[in-house]
Amino acid sequence: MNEADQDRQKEEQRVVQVISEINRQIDSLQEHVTEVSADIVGIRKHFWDDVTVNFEDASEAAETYASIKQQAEVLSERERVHRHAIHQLRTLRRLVQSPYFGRIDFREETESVAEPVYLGIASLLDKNEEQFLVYDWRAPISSLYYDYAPGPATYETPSGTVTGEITCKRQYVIRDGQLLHLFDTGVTIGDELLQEVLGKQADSQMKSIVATIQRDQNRIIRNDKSRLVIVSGAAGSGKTSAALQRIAYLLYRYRKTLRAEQIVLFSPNSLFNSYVSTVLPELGEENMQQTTFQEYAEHRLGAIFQLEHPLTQMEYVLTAMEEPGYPERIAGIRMKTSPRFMQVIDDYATALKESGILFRPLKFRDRTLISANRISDHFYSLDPSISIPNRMTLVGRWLLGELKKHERVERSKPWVEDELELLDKDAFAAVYQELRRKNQFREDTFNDFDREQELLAAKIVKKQFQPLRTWVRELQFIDSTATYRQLFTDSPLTMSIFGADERPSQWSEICAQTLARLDQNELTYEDTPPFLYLQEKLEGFQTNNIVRHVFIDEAQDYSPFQFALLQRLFPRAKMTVLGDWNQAIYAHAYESSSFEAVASLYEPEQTETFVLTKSYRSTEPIVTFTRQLVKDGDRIEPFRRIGRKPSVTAVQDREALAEQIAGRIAELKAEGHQAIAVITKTAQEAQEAYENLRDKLDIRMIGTRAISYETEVLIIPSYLAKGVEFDAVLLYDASAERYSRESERKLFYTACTRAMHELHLYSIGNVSPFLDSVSADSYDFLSS
Ligand SMILES: Nc1ncnc2c1ncn2[C@@H]1O[C@H](COP(=O)(O)OP(=O)(O)OP(=O)(O)O)[C@@H](O)[C@H]1O
Repeated sequence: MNEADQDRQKEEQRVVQVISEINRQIDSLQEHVTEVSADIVGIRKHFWDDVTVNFEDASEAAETYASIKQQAEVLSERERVHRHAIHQLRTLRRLVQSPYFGRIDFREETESVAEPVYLGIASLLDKNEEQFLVYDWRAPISSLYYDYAPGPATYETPSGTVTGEITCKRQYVIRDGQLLHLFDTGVTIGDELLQEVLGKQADSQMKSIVATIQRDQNRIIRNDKSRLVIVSGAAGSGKTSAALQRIAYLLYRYRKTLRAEQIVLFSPNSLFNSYVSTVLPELGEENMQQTTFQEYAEHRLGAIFQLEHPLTQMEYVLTAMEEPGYPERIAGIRMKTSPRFMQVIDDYATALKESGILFRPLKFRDRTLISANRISDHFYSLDPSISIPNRMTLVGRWLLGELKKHERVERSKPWVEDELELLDKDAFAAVYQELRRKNQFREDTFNDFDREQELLAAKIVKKQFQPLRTWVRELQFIDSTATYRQLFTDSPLTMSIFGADERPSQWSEICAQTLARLDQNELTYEDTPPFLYLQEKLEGFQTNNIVRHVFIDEAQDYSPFQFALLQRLFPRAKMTVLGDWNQAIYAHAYESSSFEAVASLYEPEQTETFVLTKSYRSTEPIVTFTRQLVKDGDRIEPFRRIGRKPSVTAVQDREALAEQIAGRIAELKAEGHQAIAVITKTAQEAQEAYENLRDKLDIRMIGTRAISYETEVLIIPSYLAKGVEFDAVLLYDASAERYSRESERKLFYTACTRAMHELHLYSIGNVSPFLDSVSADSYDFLSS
């Protein structure tokens, strides 16, 4: 047997040994779980047996309370042990399938021999709990595996830097307890393994990448110094993957203090939420909170406005070119998402310190108790050096005081008497009891009656005033809508803020459109962040101090307002912002190509920026094709994975298109591809494609309300496919008619970069001019 065979045999034996140890631990833990479960059932069943219940006097009652508390503590401790054991059991069951995926032999500077370090998704100790059979991939020593080739290497521990040498670096593929492959590797974590992983079929759920994390990604994952981590990376470069493994890393690194619910991931849409939701559980961690900006906005403003969904705005932008008012709305979107407009709102808020905030009157039974003017006068009589929100709190207190006065006056109003007459006996009896308790009865019956009436009147008025007090406490007296609205009326105040020459040329039409929507209680997607921002400036920023990490994926589509709002909402959190400017599909929004807006919210020394240039998702021919579609695309490096060249097929009409697509899909399925997406530009086109293809294929349409999808043949609008991937992508109609404006280029690019193994473009008539920049040898041109 040669050395390599001997080596493999040893490794195979080790796999068997480790698995047998895991099985032993599973059995023993299982036994423990059974015992603890029995304890818990027993305690619950006999809870009251061991408790002496006696409330005869205070000391007996205290004893009873203490004994109940003790019993409850025993129960909760057992329950905690049970939960922990179940968690461990789950981890062991995952490990038994594939106990480890990597190994490094590391010799510390001060030692003479190298120690093997095996890496897996969780740590495993030997029988005597002395030696690590497997190290968690997130342990400090494990970073060596991701960062170094064999040779000198160092890693950081909480107590300092450890220096030494890696003498061997190896990767394993162990499935169902069987060692399938092992490779010795160099710097990057084995191309072989990566080839294998990336060569697989797409799934409707994202997978963890811990076995093949690349060095650049590892830096992002393990960064724990910066307040703000910015990741700018090409399509398919592993931004989302890095974000999710980073969350798993943080949960491990700060396991004593950080819980999953203290981490929030902002994602582009619900479909994406479901796509990434399995990664952390696969790694044995609980999922972070997932949300979208829209959900947050709904939570804040949903009761006041009908909020436009971002995808509705997107569909409008892409389809309504012929509608009246379209160019003005686009100009409005551009303006309202720009840093300049944020400056306008900041200046407006400064001016509002002196004058201009609009208030709502405090009304009761259709009568104005305190007019909006009086509230305004009171507000503006307060010291202007006090911030607006603090002055609002003072106004609130003043209003509550005023309300009290009105309440007293109100008690003698005729309506109260009417209400008194309607009261039932029980109410009288209750008040009688209360007066007795308070010892307010004297011998004189006549006065007793008066007092009873007074008390009842007070109660009636108090009850009726309760909603007013809530109204005041909720700061509803501030009319944020009217104050925002005022920005779009040519009031002298807003004229002075909004330098006339700086307004877009379509200003008056933008104003008219904005006012019309606001008057219908509708808030467009472009108005939502500035409105929220202004509202917060008036009422004070709402903060969440529990969340410690905020992740924003697809951050290129966030406006400066959104970043500012999120930063203020989570003042104690670190931010990780990930995006790709080539995929800025809200292309009509203010265009930027850097994360300046978010970076400006933090000090430069608190910020670290990472750039990922290698694209892992698609085969080399696909990346070679797609990168030519965008500016600076030559910076995107393909990962060497072979595959078929993309194809472009020009057809005469819709019938021919359906024929071609159906034929291709049948072929792709026969080749074993499962996740196949026909990507359309818009939801409208998706509907049209569905009508065209449904008779020829078993196909499902994914609409804007979809929350999950299966690996099947789908029709999906480009903007919904953002962040997800498919084995094969067929671009439904890549014609010049569909894609020719510069603003559509990024959408086109985003759609094409969803493909892992196969990319096929179809066009009714002339193909999009975007292909002019792509060299003819990067794709096969077919015409039917
Ligand atoms: N180190 C890695 N090992 C294995 N697979 C990887 C690695 N990095 C990325 N991938 C794979 O590449 C694909 C793209 O990754 P991901 O979706 O995280 O990229 P992204 O940068 O967020 O892409 P996009 O911006 O296009 O949505 C996924 O299938 C992911 O599993």
